[in-house]
Amino acid sequence: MHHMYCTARFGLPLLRHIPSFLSIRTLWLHKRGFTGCQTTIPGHSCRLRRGKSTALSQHIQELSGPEHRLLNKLYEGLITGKRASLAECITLVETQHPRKKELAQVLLQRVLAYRTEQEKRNDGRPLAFRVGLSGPPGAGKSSFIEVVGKMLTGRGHKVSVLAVDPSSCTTGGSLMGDKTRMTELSRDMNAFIRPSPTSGTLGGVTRTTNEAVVLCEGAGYDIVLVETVGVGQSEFAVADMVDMFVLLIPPAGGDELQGIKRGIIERADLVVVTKSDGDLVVPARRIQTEYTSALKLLRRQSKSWNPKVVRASSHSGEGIPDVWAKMEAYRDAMLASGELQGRRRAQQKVWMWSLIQENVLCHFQNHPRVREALPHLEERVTTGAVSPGLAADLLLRAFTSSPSS
Ligand SMILES: Nc1nc2c(ncn2[C@@H]2O[C@H](COP(=O)(O)OP(=O)(O)OP(=O)(O)O)[C@@H](O)[C@H]2O)c(=O)[nH]1
Repeated sequence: MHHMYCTARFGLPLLRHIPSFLSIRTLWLHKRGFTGCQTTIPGHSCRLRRGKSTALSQHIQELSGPEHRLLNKLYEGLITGKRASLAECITLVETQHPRKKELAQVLLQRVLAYRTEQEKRNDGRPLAFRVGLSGPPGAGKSSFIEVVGKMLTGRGHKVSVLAVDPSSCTTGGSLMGDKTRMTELSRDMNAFIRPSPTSGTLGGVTRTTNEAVVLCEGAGYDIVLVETVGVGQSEFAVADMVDMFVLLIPPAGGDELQGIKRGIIERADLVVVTKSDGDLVVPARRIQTEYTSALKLLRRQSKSWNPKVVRASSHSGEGIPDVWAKMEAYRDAMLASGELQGRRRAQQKVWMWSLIQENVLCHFQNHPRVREALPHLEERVTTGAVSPGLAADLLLRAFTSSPSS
């Protein structure tokens, strides 16, 4: 309903404000031999086909020879599993440079097409298992990922680790990026570790992480771990981009657990109580019992899986194989019921809409007429002279009115 309202309300002006997306889409279709104006944006296709094709075709920019060669080189390197190519591809999707952003989208479309083809050969089953891992600072995330990652590469898997660091958006990466993490895993040829992008909004960082997941899968990594720290909204963003969400909890006293949000516990498919060794076994058991009863009270997220609470120690290795066994059991149950595939489909849509929202809001705030009217209207709203609803309507009208009217 909300979406219908937005599309109806913004109509074609919305499309006018996202030319880069359309240009890439059109460019891509063009490159693949589709020359007519074909767009898949719901609700707009008919109108575009009839009236807007000329305007859209103006956005088509051919790839230059060097650009073409660069993309071919990156693509070939990526799908043949070269780590350096994967790193370069991720750098391309992280770029802020407008033209490179366009190239990144062309590359991504190609990787997506490749992956879809491979999935078809795999009876429609996803090629990789995406796992999100979150926990408060110091919960033992990197130690855990190092141990689990090594175990998995030892069993013949290819593991990639991506990070979403919420602090990178404000302080330049102080929460996760400063120390050397996962030293052994980073030397493993079957592992690929990528730190969080170091700047941008959380929306921007999540977007590039989502795209990096696609690239890792294209490069043949069958397990993709996305790590984040339990601060701010990044946990929810990560939960929205993975097949399974795992919460890591340290066996600490009640006070230290206050930072863990109830909302995120509800999203957990598995809770791992970390550092369950030596003197910490007793508090770890207590926390396990507490979380087990807490989870029972929460609404079930899935028909085929009940969230579980396990204990593990990265230092002694105890419980680690069991954690992975639980993850596999989850994946198998969710695949068998089709819920995993359904979740991925829903995530694609959520992702698209959050990008649209972020983009539209940005264009709205930067629109000359909105900028002109905003200070005055904001002031009048705060003094009570104009209702917020009227102010919003006036600003939206300024945004959607054509420049000449
Ligand atoms: N006893 C014990 N200590 C652990 C274990 N795992 C991690 N630690 C310790 O807990 C501290 C934090 O571990 P990290 O793995 O760096 O935790 P993290 O969650 O990645 O930390 P941040 O990246 O700072 O959020 C370190 O001092 C580790 O040595 C474990 O299994 N047992």
